[in-house]
Amino acid sequence: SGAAAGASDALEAPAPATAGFGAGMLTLAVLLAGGRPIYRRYRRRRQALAAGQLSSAAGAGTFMTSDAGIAAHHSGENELVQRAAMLQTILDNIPCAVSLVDHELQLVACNEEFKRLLDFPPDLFAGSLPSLETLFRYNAARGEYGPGDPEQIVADLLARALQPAPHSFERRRRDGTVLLVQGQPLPQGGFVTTYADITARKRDEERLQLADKVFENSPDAIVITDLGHRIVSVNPAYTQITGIAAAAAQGTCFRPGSDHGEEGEGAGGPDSRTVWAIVSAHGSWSGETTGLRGDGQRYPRTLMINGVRDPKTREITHFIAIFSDITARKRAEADIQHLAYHDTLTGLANRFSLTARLQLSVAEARRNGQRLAVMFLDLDRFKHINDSLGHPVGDELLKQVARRLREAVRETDTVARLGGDEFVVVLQGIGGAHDVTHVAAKLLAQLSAPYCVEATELHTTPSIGISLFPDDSADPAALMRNADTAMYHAKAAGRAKFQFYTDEMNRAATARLDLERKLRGAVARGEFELWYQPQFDSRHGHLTGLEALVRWRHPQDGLIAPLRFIPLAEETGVIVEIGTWVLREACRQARQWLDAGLPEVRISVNLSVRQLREKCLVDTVSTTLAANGLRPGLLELEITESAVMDNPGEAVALLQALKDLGVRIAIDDFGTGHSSLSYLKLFPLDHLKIDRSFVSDIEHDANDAMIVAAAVSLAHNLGLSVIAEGVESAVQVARLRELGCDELQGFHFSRPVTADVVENSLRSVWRTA
Ligand SMILES: Nc1nc2c(ncn2[C@@H]2O[C@@H]3COP(=O)(O)O[C@H]4[C@@H](O)[C@H](n5cnc6c(=O)[nH]c(N)nc65)O[C@@H]4COP(=O)(O)O[C@H]3[C@H]2O)c(=O)[nH]1
Repeated sequence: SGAAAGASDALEAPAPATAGFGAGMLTLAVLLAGGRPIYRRYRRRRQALAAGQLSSAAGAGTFMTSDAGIAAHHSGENELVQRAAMLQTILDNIPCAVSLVDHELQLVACNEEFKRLLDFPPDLFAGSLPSLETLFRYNAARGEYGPGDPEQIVADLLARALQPAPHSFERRRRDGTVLLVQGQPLPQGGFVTTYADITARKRDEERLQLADKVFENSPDAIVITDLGHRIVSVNPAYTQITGIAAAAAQGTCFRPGSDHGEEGEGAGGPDSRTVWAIVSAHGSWSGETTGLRGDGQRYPRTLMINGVRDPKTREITHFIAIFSDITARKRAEADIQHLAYHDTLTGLANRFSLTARLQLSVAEARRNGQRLAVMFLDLDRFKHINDSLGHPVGDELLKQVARRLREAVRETDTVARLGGDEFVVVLQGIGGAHDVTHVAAKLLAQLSAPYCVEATELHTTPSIGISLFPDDSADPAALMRNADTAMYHAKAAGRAKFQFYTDEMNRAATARLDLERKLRGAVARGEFELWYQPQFDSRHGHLTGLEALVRWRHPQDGLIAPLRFIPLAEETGVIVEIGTWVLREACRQARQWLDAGLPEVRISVNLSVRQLREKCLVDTVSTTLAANGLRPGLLELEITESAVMDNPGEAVALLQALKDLGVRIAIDDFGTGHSSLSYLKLFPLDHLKIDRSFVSDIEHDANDAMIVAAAVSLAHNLGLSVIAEGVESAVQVARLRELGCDELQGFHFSRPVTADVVENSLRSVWRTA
């Protein structure tokens, strides 16, 4: 029939038609199908009766009530009334909301549940039943169909309702609840629709779906077992981690523990029986165990097992195990661990692990009544190799040294690198100093053999300091300190040596530390003074210059000579600060003397190696001269022979830059270093200062006299003038004069004196040229 063309619940946005009517609905459909004429007749009757006759129809949605009234007035239609009453009874007893719409889209029947569930107000049903359009409008206006133009929504819904088809769909309402709407066209036109609130079911479904998604997509393996620990279900991550397919896993027993070995015991973590026992007792277990992959490979994992309880009985029905493969994390941890305890370059123990191991070794030696030796090694000339050949070469050399050290001692001995070229070897279980001497000599020989790095043969030697437990100390830190001190002495004694620690070294080291502490900040505290020693022309005896010599006046220790603190200041770098102060003070003093009307006099200032390395040296000199308005020619900079010869290439450029300022340059302590004559020629020098060691014996030692003569001749050939220092006697004066020295300086003429004494002497005794 035409009506079979389908129906649509026009109250709802149409959806794909599906079957599925409830039992009550079927009854209704049968009833209506059989009652087509009655229905038709009834409809006609209802339309025929004027509103006035029917307006008293009472109650919401109860056209049946009013129809019952109509029926009472029209005998012969009892059957109709009865059927209608029966229909309403059926509708009201159906446990879901039902509506009936005719082919003109007029609501012709519904039950109370319909009005309640769809939340329609009673006044919509007052008088007569509303049309579908009225209900659409009402719903659209309150946003039941979602956003959009209500007019358009209503128009669309009506258009679809006019071509009804069986349908079933879910509609989420604006309050979040979900309705299942199912519609069926009626043979006589129109359609019947049921509505059910499926919010709770929907929520459960969604929760299940979510759980399913989590299960499927979890990066962690999830295993569900029954009470007998047999696997019921596994997720894809399980297969990914273990390499075991879900089908193969199902039905097998899940073993949470590390017992995959033949003996039933595995490394790291408890065995399965223990884990299950804990889960049984406490409902859960978590920790790290070793898992077994399908291919027999073991892997570390973190695992958590929980019992799953029945919500009603609270009895455990299943177990759920969640685990993840932590191989990568373990590897990273191991790497970090290795990094924390080892030197990255050489793979030897680092300072941190040396400290720990030494502590253990000392404790063990103490327990066993044994001796132990700590050897501190440092490579001679390493810095030079590193600087001149580059760090990659230096690194390779260190690696080879590390290898030789490792091979030279026992497996149980500790070999560590502290950084740079400093190594420490801890020898355990030694008999006495004799054994250590033997090892030290061996290390000395093996580390001194040539190295081959990038096809270049390199030579270096170690300086070794040794301290013994319990002889030198029982404290690990003190043993290290003592070995370091001994190493320092080995170096000072001429390198490529080993040296046992002695108490004397300790005293010297303590004094050194004390001095170092006092030295820091001494410039800022104004503890330095400049003294001056005059220099004279050897022939005419007039004053040629003054050498500025620094003195440290310590508040408690009194006047400290430079030889006591300059080497330390150089080592610690404080010399840069001191040197800058000396330069400024000398220039300031020169200015003051000039301002006091004294004659111009050249002032020599000593520069240390460390100062030569300062990038701003040339700048400092130039600004200091300018600040005091001094003629640059009045300043002479004394640089030791060894300082310039250490790195002659760089020295040439630096000296030239200084020379360009107009200052004079003197080579100090000439004869004590190894001057390269070719470089000497390149240096822009003015003065050569013959070291006082050659002067002191010049009367008796023919060699010294010859050296002085050679130096004088060399200097004169290079166009330099020569000054001899440390002149203490008239005989030396005569000899040096004979040998051609141009200037002389020494106690014979004057000791270094304060600025006040210089000022008086300049006025009275000393004559200048
Ligand atoms: N035995 C003997 N010694 C004599 C005689 N005439 C002078 N002297 C001493 O010899 C040293 C000469 O200074 P130097 O060779 O540059 O040697 C200096 C110099 O290398 C360093 N020094 C002193 N002042 C400074 C400074 O301001 N800066 C730097 N970098 N080093 C300085 O300390 C060293 C020692 O300085 P001083 O103790 O002042 O010792 C001075 C001086 O007092 C003599 O006839 N006989």
